[in-house]
Amino acid sequence: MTPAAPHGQLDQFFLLSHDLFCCIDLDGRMLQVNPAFENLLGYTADELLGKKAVKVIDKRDHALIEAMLARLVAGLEVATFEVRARSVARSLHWLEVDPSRGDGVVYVVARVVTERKRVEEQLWRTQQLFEIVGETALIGGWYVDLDEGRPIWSDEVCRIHGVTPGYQPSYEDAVGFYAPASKPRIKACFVACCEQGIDFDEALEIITRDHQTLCVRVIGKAVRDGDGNVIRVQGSTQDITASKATERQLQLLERSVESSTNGMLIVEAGHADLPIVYVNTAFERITGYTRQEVRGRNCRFLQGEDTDPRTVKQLRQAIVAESEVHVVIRNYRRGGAPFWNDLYISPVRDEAGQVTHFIGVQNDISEQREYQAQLAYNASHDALTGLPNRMLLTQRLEQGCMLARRYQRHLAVLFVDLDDFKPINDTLGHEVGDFILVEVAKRLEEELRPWDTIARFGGDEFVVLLPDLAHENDVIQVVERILNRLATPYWQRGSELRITASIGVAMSDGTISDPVQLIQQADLAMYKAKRRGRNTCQWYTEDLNRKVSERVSLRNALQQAIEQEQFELYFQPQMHGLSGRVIGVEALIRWHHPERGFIPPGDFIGLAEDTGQIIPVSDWVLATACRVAKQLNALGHGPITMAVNVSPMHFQRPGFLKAIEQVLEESGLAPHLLELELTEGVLMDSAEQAIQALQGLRQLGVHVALDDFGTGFSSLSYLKRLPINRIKIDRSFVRDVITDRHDAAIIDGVVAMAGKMGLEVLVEGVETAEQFGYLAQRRCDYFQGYYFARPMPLSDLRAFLASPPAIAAPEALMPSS
Ligand SMILES: Nc1nc2c(ncn2[C@@H]2O[C@@H]3COP(=O)(O)O[C@H]4[C@@H](O)[C@H](n5cnc6c(=O)[nH]c(N)nc65)O[C@@H]4COP(=O)(O)O[C@H]3[C@H]2O)c(=O)[nH]1
Repeated sequence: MTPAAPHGQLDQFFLLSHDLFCCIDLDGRMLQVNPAFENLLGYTADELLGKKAVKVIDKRDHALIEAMLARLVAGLEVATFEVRARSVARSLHWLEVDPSRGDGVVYVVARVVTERKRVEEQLWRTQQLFEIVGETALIGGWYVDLDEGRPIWSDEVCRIHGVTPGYQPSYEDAVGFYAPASKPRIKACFVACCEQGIDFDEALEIITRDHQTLCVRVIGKAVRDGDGNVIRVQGSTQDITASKATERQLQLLERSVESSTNGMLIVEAGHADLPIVYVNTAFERITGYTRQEVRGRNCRFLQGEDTDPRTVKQLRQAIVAESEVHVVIRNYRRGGAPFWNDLYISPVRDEAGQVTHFIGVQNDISEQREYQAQLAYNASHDALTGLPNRMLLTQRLEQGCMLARRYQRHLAVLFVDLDDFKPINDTLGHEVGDFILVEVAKRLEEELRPWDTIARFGGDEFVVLLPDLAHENDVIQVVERILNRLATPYWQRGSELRITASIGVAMSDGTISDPVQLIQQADLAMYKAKRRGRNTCQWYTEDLNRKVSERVSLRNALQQAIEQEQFELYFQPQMHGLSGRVIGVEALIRWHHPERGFIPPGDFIGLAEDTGQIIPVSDWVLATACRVAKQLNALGHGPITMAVNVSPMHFQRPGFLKAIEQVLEESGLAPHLLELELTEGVLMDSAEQAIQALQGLRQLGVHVALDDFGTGFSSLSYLKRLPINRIKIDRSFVRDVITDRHDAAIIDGVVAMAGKMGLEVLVEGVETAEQFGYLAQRRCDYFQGYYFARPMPLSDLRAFLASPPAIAAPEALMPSS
């Protein structure tokens, strides 16, 4: 060190001071430095003197030095300032510089403040960090020294309360920020902390200076002195408004999920086994498993033997594809009971789009399914017998045909119709009728194979499908079995009932284009079986088909006949035996077909009944017959009754009585001159209704004759109740009356009975004088038949009435025995 001219004590100070001294010229060159300067910066004075002072100053602070010099040169004051100096070893020292202007020089006193700077910087950094934490976590710190009793708030606490940083409230001010509901709580907590040292951690509400309600978490801790006395309460206040809202929302979500009627489950996607991490209460209720039991397990424990593997596969595929899926799957409850689970599964993705979970929403739709199944069952089954109905039959028939075709087998269709079911139903009641139908269904089921189909086709009609027959003949045994089984007695409430069936059979190898035709064919065959005497079966043949097509063309022709009035009425006289007088005529319809010629009524009346065409035909017959009767009665041959055949359909039609009344009115015929001929069958079919209608006719004054008597099975007690005027004994009893004593006995019986009941008897079909003589002797009064006259057109009838042929007296005709 090269000291300048010594100045006594001042020099000593210069030499010994810990502060750095330096004298620089106005250009900034160092002129003098003290030993402290040299020591700190590691330079010798020689190395420094004459050099610019900035040599020892960090580059960042060169400007400060320049500015200082400029100000001093300009004669201005320079306040103390800090610069960074660099030692020869490049270490950094903070210097507090206090420059002053001398004569042509600048004196610089510098104090090393590196340590202070470090502490300051650290404090600053700590403060910064504290600020960052406060601002980002919205947490502020506070304390209350108990001897002072005044809270000290950090800036963040101020910000939370909506006051400017630096605000220092009194205890009352601080408590005053709390919402009314929270105030008692914070006071109690604070007092407990002060007095008993009980720490607290509370979520409370404050109202900020700008009137916002915030939710804050206030944590307070007691600080004790060496004696254990609480001297301070300190803690933090955190604005948790947002997180509280989120928490509330989460709670709401959780409560919603928990109170949902749908079962919910969440599985973790990260694990290969997709373990369940959450299930809600509804899941527990539906499945019967508790959440503890299912947590960590894969959902497959809900599956069972009836679970459709295709549905499981569909679920797996959706999970692999991380896509949504909706299935209805057969699941099992804890106790093993199955249920239908309507299940939606959706992937849950995180912010990065990664699937972290799958959420399942499920619903037990078993009841709905059962209801649907019941509906489907009801739609395809007969309610009374539980058998498939027509709709299901058609489907099975189509399937059967397809299988027969594919495997070259035979399919048989049996049309089973119960014989005389209707009278049983009508006379014994529907309860008995229903019992028989149910019993028949049961017996059919017992006689057939499980894969055969038995359907209820209509009232008392059943259709049986026998698919998969190797030979056509196999069906014969089945039909015989069915006929026998159905014919065995039925016992209902101790009474024996008997019923038989007629069966029509149609066969196919499945190649038929419209399978339903098989039912029609079997139906036709069944009708033939009925005609052949019932309790039998009949096979459908092409010949039968031909007859059916004839019927179809006949029906069309009949329609034309109605429209073109191709009908004519013939009249057959009815005679009084003793006097030989014509007492009436029977109107009999004739059809003159333009191409086919004469078609007898027996060939078309039945068909017209079946098709409903009988109604217009009957109307025409009635109107024509009444008109003719009116004319005949005007001829002066005495009263002549007009007998008209009434078809069952016509008779049973609502408005029948009205129609008769009207036709009488239009023709002007006296009602007692009209005689309606009804067969036993008509009256038996719906007895009570028939009796009512007959009473109506009687009130009108119209006569009624019971036609074809003896061919049906009228019970005498029933006959007694019928308001009729005459019985017509069927011609079948007349044919052999002379030779067959049974027929004679029947006629005797009928005549006697009719006499007792006050009924007239007319014998039909008298063809010979012998028959007439015999019957006349048996007290039959009235006759009709070829012996007297054949049915004839109106013109011939007029001539007949004008000069009726003489009839020999009955005694003279008697065979000489
Ligand atoms: N073998 C034989 N037959 C005799 C004798 N006397 C009369 N006949 C025939 O016996 C049938 C009597 O009519 P029915 O029993 O009411 O039987 C009638 C009746 O049930 C029905 N019918 C005829 N005309 C009508 C009608 O206008 N309306 C309705 N609903 N049915 C009718 O057609 C059936 C047949 O009529 P038809 O062929 O005209 O046959 C008539 C008649 O020609 C005889 O001595 N010997």
